[in-house]
Amino acid sequence: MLGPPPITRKHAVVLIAALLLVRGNLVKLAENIQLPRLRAKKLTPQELTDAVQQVYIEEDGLKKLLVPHRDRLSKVPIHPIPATKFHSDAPHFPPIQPSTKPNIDRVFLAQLKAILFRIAFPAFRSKETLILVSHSFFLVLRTVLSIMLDSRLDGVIVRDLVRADGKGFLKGLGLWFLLAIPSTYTNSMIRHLQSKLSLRMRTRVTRYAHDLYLSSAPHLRYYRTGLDGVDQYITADIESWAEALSGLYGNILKPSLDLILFTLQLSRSLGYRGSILLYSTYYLTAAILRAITPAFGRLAAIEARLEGEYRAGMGRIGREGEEIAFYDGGARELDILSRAYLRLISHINNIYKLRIAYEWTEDYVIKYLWSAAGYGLIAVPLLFTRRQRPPSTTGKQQDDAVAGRTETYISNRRLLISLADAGGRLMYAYKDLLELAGLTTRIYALISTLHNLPPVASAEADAEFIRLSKVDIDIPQSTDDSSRVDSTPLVRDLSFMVQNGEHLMITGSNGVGKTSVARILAGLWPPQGADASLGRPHDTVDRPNIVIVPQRAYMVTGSLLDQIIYPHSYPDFVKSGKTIEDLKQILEMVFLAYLPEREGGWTTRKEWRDVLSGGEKQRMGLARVLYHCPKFAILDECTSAVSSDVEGRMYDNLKKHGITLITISLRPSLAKYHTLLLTLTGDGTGKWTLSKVGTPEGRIGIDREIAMLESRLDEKGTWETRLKELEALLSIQEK
Ligand SMILES: Nc1ncnc2c1ncn2[C@@H]1O[C@H](COP(=O)(O)OP(=O)(O)OP(=O)(O)O)[C@@H](O)[C@H]1O
Repeated sequence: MLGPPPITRKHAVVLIAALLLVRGNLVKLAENIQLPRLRAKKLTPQELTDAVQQVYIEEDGLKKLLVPHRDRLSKVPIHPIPATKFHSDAPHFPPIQPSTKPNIDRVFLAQLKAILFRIAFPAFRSKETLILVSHSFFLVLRTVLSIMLDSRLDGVIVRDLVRADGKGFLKGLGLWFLLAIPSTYTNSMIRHLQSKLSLRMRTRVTRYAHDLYLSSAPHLRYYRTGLDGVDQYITADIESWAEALSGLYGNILKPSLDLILFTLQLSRSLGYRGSILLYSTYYLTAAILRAITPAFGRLAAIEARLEGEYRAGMGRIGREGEEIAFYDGGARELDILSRAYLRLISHINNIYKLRIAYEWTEDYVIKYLWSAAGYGLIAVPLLFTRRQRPPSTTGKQQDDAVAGRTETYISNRRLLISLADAGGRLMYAYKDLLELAGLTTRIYALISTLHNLPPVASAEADAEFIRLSKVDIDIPQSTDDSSRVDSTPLVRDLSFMVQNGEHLMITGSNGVGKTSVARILAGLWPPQGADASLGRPHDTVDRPNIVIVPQRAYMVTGSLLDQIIYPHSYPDFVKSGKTIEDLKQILEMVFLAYLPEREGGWTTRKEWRDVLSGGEKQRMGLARVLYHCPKFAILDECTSAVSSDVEGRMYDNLKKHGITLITISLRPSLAKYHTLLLTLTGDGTGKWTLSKVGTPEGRIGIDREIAMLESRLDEKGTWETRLKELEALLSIQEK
């Protein structure tokens, strides 16, 4: 009776191959069906420009970034990491010991565990896990296929050839081609999933680092980390780490699997003696290679640091190009940059040199030691079976025995080659693991430094005024800064109060600590002193309490409109209810009304730092104050490049808007716009005086300016004499 044909292994293989092939097409088909529905509609150029300006929208209670791509727009939802997550993660990132050297040890495992399970794989049920599982599946499949294809089938084909079995040979060849299809597909899937895993881990860690680094007050980690070259850590090191880790998973899992499966296969035909020899070879090789492996982890960490130094040097030149050009400092900068680059490449060269010796030994051991052992091992079954051959055998039986031995030889030889290859890759993986240890230490150092920065003690938002009481102002010391000695604070026991409508001017010579007062008020530096206390008014819905305009004008990436509303974004601007008309009025008040026309509109995007003049940038700073209209504005030398008549009118405008001013300046002529004058003595004792402008004490500053002007007038006679001398000189030369 004819039943359904039994499902053989061959059928199963054909089925797998067919499924794998069709799978790719199914995915494409699904994409094609879904895409027209999911795809965003095409936008006009104007709509795209608006989207760039808009940056993000708030939809379904989520912030969605608008990302233009070609002529369409995709909305990427942003899920900010909640503060509670950072709070619960912090204990997993204790500070790194300065003496820690990257190596494969407990410290490395603890660091890797913290980064992996707190950040890169935060949940068991995540997309990353799915990718990892698929990746592992393909890695196992690859090994299984290579056992079938490379060793078994290879042996069978050669056996049939030796036997002159044409039918068997052709069958074997057909199966070979068939198996090659899933085998090659598996290879490309392994590479694809590895890159995908790397990208996802990079994104997770990068987002985490971004959110932590750019934390707002009271943490302000971006301002306070003190870590050199944070850009290198976040941009390059995280990427290298993710690539190294995802590559390593395949590089360890696959050869390990190969090694186990091939060894099992081989030991089946080798017997116990062969197996012992095989394992002894492994042990010996591992011992030799461990002994000669250089400290690749430490070398990788140093390389990343030097890379960062070179990158920082390059960035500085880009940022401060104009200043360098004024000094014609190209040659000097070239020296600095070349030095950084040379240090980097000489380090990389050293690594290459170390690698020669290492790879030489590795190759020798894996290729030749293993091959020699391999010949010995193959000889075991051959010689053993030969010796056991029964004395009387027919010609046909002899042929079969030769064919059988050839098959065993080919299979074992193949297995040994694959074993050597797997062993070689495992050894490479060991080197990669050391490099990963170096990169892990860097990423861990970044995250743990950010986590371990205590928040700055914030001022009590308790009052309608700004209040400082018994505050010592001193440069904050980092815990590991052993070079600094205890010194007198810049300002000692500072106490003052500025009520709404009073205006304070802070003066004193350079470096005396004027800006540091603003730093304390902004929460950048902690107030020091046993009884120190600080109070500031609270923000209200329509008005922030304090806006500070720093000494160096800062221009944000974006449009002209973005410059005025900074740190607001466009959606904040829309929400505030203000209009372009309001912005025009603000620009008029700071005498910049001509800017939108000159620069080609409100949405023009330029490198504003270079486009605007020094004075224009300072006026833009004041435009920001008028836009936000805070209760208090701290102006740090931010009108030094503005002519004094314009400066006066801008001060009047600020006051008209009900903004209480705290001005930091060296120019006594500004005192007339204020009611209080705080003078920091600057004699090294930390003393200060507070007086009302117009009172005898308050006049001291003005008197000082008058005295300075009078002394210049006294020199008038000397200048006139010199002028006459020069004119006389000229007339002699003309004759
Ligand atoms: N981050 C810092 N690390 C170390 N020292 C600092 C830091 N910031 C400021 N200082 C030092 O603190 C002192 C006071 O600086 P501050 O900027 O307050 O001076 P200033 O009175 O505003 O000076 P200027 O009139 O020149 O602007 C200076 O000696 C400066 O070198």
